[in-house]
Amino acid sequence: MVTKGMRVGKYELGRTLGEGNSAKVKLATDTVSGQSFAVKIIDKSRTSRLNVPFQIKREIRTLKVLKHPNIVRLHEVNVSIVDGKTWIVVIEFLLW
Ligand SMILES: Nc1ncnc2c1ncn2[C@@H]1O[C@H](COP(=O)(O)OP(=O)(O)OP(=O)(O)O)[C@@H](O)[C@H]1O
Repeated sequence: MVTKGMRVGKYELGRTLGEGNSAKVKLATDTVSGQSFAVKIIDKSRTSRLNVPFQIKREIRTLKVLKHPNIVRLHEVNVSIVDGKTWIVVIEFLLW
């Protein structure tokens, strides 16, 4: 389970920013640079039912090519980190 205050690699997880069908999005601080990011946490057990791996790959592919001030930038993709059933995708944190 992913909880507040938990360290995932160089990221320290903070509060939950939002939740979608396939992912929970948490605020995270890069403990090396001090920068804030949104970290998308994907539960593998929720993904197999919905063919989400395909959707995630498509989202990553799309975010990699899109560069626009109104679209969040993909910062890093980091998979299979927590307890073998959670995937993590780190995307640039957007304030709104
Ligand atoms: N970069 C971000 N910065 C701040 N909050 C974000 C960011 N990305 C997502 N969120 C929050 O998390 C919520 C869920 O994100 P998102 O809709 O991308 O999840 P998802 O599960 O991948 O989507 P879907 O429901 O379409 O499958 C958003 O509605 C928003 O509140």
